Amino acid sequence: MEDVKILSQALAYIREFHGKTVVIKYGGNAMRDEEIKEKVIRDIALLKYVGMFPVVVHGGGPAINNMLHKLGKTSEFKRGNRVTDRETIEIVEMVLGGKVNKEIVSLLNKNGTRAVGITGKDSNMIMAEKKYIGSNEERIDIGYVGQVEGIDAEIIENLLEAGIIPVIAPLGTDKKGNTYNINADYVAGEVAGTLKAAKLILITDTDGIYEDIDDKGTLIKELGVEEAAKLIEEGIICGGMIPKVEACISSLKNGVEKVHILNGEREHSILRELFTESGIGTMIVGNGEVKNANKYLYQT
Ligand SMILES: Nc1ncnc2c1ncn2[C@@H]1O[C@H](COP(=O)(O)OP(=O)(O)O)[C@@H](O)[C@H]1O
Ligand SMILES: CC(=O)N[C@@H](CCC(=O)OP(=O)(O)O)C(=O)O
Repeated sequence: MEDVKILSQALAYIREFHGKTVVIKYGGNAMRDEEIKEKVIRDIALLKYVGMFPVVVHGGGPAINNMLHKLGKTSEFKRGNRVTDRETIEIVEMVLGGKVNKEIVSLLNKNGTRAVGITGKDSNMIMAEKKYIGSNEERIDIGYVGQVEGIDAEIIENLLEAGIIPVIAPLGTDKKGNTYNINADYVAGEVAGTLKAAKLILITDTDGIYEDIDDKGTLIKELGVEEAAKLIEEGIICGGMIPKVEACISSLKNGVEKVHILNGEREHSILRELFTESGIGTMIVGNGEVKNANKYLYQT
């Protein structure tokens, strides 16, 4: 009986989301285990089977680190962005646009969907400009790191119309043809905002936003954009979570309905979030829409 209850719950959500676009940012931290990767991809394929339009934007920070390590190089991060010199941008492009992108494409295709891998450079999809950290007077140069200037969504829309899942590597270009490394969270946020996606889902290796990252006791279930920005200012949200939350905020401002931060290591986290009443992870919504801001201790 329990199974039937869950199924009937799911059917109501499937109807609600039928024909809707959902952007899934698949982060490198939740890609390190092959079994987990297979499961995450299978769930994304299932979204396609039930009539949604998934768009995948992937990261691959750990895979870049591995390749840098093999080549005897290291890199540091500033405010969640990899400082990217000339040699590093070549490695980033090779790893993200090649290995990581094609692995995801193969897995999706193996699971019965048709996926096509592209980078933001293809068809000038992601136009970028050089990003600096800090204010004008004290700005820090972090090399070939870009910030999104604009997204031309035509290629994505063409692929979606053809029944194909676009798999996007977070690289951008400018009018001169330079290549920029862009944190995948920002790319996902911009793509979701441009497509006016019903949902943006960020898959990572943590259950959502914790009140205290060192203690990992209490997870924030739901919060609004202003509160989220305040948590960054207060340092409660730090490191790799900063680009995620900034991307969530900008996508909501651009018309995305809801964003979710989920742990890819939890079994069927995407399906549980989309198709069950309980939901998991942290949801960020536009101001005035917070309904259930209860914090909770994560239940396994
Ligand atoms: N308040 C917070 N709650 C949860 N995670 C946080 C928080 N502040 C910082 N983090 C860090 O953000 C990390 C996720 O970002 P990141 O490592 O860039 O992942 P990904 O590769 O999935 O993009 C978490 O593993 C955690 O260490
Ligand atoms: C500028 C910048 O930091 N770019 C990222 C791009 C990959 C990424 O975002 O990967 P995750 O989602 O796995 O963190 C990087 O070089 O690591």
